[in-house]
Amino acid sequence: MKVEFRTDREFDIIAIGRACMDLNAIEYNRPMEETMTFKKYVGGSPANIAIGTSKLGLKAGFIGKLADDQHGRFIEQYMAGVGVDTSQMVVDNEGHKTGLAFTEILSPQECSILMYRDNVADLYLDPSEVSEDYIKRSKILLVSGTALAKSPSREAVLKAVQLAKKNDVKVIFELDYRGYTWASKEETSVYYTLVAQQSDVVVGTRDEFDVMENVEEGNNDATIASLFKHSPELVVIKHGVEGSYAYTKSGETFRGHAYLTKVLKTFGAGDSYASAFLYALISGKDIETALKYGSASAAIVVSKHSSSEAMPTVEEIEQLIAERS
Ligand SMILES: Nc1ncnc2c1ncn2[C@@H]1O[C@H](COP(=O)(O)OP(=O)(O)O)[C@@H](O)[C@H]1O
Ligand SMILES: O=C(O)C[C@@H](O)[C@H](O)C(=O)COP(=O)(O)O
Repeated sequence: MKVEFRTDREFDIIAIGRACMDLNAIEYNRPMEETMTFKKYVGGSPANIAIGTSKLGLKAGFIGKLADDQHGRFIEQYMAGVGVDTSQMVVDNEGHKTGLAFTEILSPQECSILMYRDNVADLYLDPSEVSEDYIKRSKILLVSGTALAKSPSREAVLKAVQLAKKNDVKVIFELDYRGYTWASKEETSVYYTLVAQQSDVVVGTRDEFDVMENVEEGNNDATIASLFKHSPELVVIKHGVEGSYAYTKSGETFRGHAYLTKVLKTFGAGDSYASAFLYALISGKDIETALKYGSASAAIVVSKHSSSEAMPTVEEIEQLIAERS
C-alpha cells in the first residue's frame, strides 16, 4: 500500500519545532563526569529530520525560532548549507538561548542525554510567526511533539496543524517525547492526543504512545483501534532494535526489521528512521519498502558519531538494503 501526496507542491516537507545543538562526547565508553571533550552538531529531532530528508534529495523547509547569537547563526548556516529552506526560521529578540543536548556514551547500549533547555528560543515561537502562505506550499507538515510542551510554541504548532489541514497538507506527528520540557505526563497526554487525532500519520516508540495514552504498558492493537476512529491513516510504532510496525486504517500490518550493525551510540535512530521512511513514502514506494529505508538509515546513523551530520544518502541506504536482502 502507498500513501498519496499532493504533486503540485514546491516543498516535500516542512518541519516545525526545535533546531538546537548536540554536544556529543568524543571520548566514548565513559561517564559524563569523566568526559572532557565534545563535538558540536546541529540537533533537535525536527531539525535532524529536515536535514536527513534534505540529504536524501527532498525539498525541506523549517519553521522555528533561533537564539540571536553565535549558536543560533551556526544552526541556520548549517541547515541552509545542506539545502534546508531557512526563510521561516525567525530570530528571537528577547535573549532566549539555544537548547543544548550533551550526550553521554557509556557503552554502545547505554547512552543518555543531558539537556539544557531552560528559556530556550525554540519554545518562544509565536503563532503570528507561522505563515499560511508557507505551509500551503508543502506536501507534508512534520510536527515534533516537544514543540507542544509550552506556550507560545504550543499555539504556534496548533495553528500550523489547522493551516495544514485547511490546505490539504498531510500532517505527520512525530511524538518525540522529551520529559524534561513538560509539566506533567497528564498534560502531555492531553496535547499529544489532540494532535494525534488530527494527524494523517503518527510515528513514535511504544513508550511514547504509552505517554500519549497515559498508560503504563499499552499495546499496539488498543493504540490503533483508538487512533483509527479519527484522522490517522497510518500509525508507525517503533520497538527499538526489535524493529517497528506500520498499521494502516484499511487493516494492513507491516513489520520492519532492524539491520544489525556495529553500534557506536543509540541516539539518532528515531530521526534517521523518520527521514528515510518519509523519503520513501514521498518517492512513491510502498509502506513495506519505506520501513526498510527507515531501518537502514537508522542502522547507518547509530554506527556513527552524530545524529544530523551522519544522515545517509539514498545510495548508502539502498546499498545496505541490497547487501542484507
Ligand atoms: N541498536 C540498533 N541497531 C540497528 N538499528 C536500530 C538500533 N536501534 C534502533 N534501530 C532502528 O531504528 C528504529 C527506531 O529506533 P527506536 O529506538 O525505536 O526509536 P527512537 O530512537 O526514536 O527511540 C528501529 O525501528 C530500528 O529499525
Ligand atoms: O532531539 C534532541 O533534542 C536531541 C537530538 O538532536 C539527539 O541527536 C537525539 O537524541 C536524537 O535521538 P533520536 O530520537 O533517537 O533520533
